[in-house]
Amino acid sequence: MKLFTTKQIAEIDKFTIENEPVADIDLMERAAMQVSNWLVFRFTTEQRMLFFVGPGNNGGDALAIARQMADFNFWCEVFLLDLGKELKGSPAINWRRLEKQGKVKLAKISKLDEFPEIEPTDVFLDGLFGSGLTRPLKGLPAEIVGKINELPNTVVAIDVPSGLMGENNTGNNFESILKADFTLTFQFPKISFLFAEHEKFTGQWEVLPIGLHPGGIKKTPSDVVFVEKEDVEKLFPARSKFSHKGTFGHALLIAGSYGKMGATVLASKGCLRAGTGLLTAHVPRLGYSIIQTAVPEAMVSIDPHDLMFTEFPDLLPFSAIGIGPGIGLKNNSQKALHELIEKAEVPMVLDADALNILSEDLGWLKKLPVNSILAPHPGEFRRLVGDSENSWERIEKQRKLAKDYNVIVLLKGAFSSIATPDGKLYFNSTGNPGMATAGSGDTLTGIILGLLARRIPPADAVVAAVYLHGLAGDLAAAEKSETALIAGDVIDFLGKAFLEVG
Ligand SMILES: NC(=O)C1=CN([C@@H]2O[C@H](COP(=O)(O)OP(=O)(O)OC[C@H]3O[C@@H](n4cnc5c(N)ncnc54)[C@H](O)[C@@H]3O)[C@@H](O)[C@H]2O)[C@@H](O)CC1
Ligand SMILES: Nc1ncnc2c1ncn2[C@@H]1O[C@H](COP(=O)(O)OP(=O)(O)O)[C@@H](O)[C@H]1O
Ligand SMILES: [K+]
Repeated sequence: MKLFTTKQIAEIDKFTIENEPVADIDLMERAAMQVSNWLVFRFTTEQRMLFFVGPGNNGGDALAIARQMADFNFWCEVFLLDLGKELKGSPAINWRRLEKQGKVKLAKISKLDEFPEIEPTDVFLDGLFGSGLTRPLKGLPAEIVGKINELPNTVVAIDVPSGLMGENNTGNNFESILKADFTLTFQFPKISFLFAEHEKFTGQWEVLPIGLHPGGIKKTPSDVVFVEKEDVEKLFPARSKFSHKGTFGHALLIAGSYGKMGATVLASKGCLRAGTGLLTAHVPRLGYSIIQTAVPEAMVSIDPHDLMFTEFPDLLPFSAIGIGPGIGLKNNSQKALHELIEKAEVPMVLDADALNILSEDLGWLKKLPVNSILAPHPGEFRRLVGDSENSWERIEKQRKLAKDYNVIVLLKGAFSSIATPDGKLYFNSTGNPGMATAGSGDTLTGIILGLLARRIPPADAVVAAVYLHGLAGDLAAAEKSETALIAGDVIDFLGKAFLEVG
């Protein structure tokens, strides 16, 4: 699914109104009905619905929802923020419709003292501001938001929690952003919902389709993609009946050192389960029997050193190279990594210690084969490019790193992001907090390597690998719980994940 800025979404709204065509008030009614349907199933008529309504279309949505909920026999009360301006357009029409309906108590709030008396079971609906917000809240709206945030009631935000910007929140006042338990957002997730520091504002968010015009969505350009099943299933070529293991490439994995051979085992299994034809795992001498025993499907290339990576085999047979998990930072290994980068001509995926080594001198990134992949977690990313003030700034640094060095940068976490040299940005939609567990990243490196070795184009390989890794984690968590999930489970469920994406 393409992701858009709030400004672009407003343009798609407009396109829909003109080309469907549908009247603005009817589109609002449609959006409101989606929310009402959600609310009806979530709450009971024992609970009062209190609507906090702002001056724009977000407030207009809230007014329409209040009317619809009253028709569903919910007790609704509306508190319109009195900012000294009359309602206009569709919000004004919805106000009049409420007056005419006569079921909903209507009040205006012009100062904080007029905040209503509440019961703990009351549900608050936030229709103060949505995607039209242009500056941080202050004055009465900020006070109302502050008051709502102090109260224990369940809060449902309509489209966007009031005060949160849809993309960049640098310089925003975090004290005056509404903290919702649920955010029901229209048609597209807003980009700022994908950042960890905003979870306390959005709560659990859900996308409600409101039937925006497919033509408008298609013609609006966007470099940002929220990766879902339909984006991934088209990336896998069918396995021809007459294929043989050579068809699916030969991966070289360089991983592990004394005390960290588990990284090699996990990455090897991930790689093989991703469908590579052949895998050679290059390990220090001490790792030989470990790999042969734990992963009999892999061939082993043995380093002359007992404990660490110091040399690599002839690169000719390999269609992709993965390096980093558990290799350590010893001088010999650093030297060997540099030599490998000089010689390699097939796409590489670099993770963990390989990234920590390259952080010392980013000049090496220039020498990587084109479209190689860096797969840092936020700590490794910081070592590469320094601190970031917030997720937005980090994403900008990620995109710049990808462009400047002609590499694909995968920043791991919840909603892992992938930046490509041509300026595209992908956010992954799968995965769960159970995957914050040792070795989960090693497994992913193996999966990426496996897809690269199959000669799937590198950007596609990363997008698909991250999606499948997260999906396997979700399937594993459904059976084993997030708490008990370990990296090996992700490998065990990878087959089911492949079955889901076809
Ligand atoms: N036809 C449409 O365009 C649709 C719009 N929808 C709703 O419309 C919302 C966007 O509506 P609007 O563009 O009217 O914007 P909002 O309702 O988010 O708020 C905009 C209003 O607030 C003012 N404002 C902005 N920042 C402020 C600040 N910091 N302090 C005080 N006032 C501020 C603006 O001048 C404007 O009057 C969406 O979030 C969604 O809820 C939905 O009904 C779907 C269809
Ligand atoms: N809260 C989360 N939600 C979804 N995925 C997560 C979450 N936390 C971690 N992950 C995933 O788990 C993996 C962890 O990788 P990494 O930090 O390199 O782990 P390790 O070094 O232990 O192998 C990444 O793919 C990341 O996206
Ligand atoms: K809102």
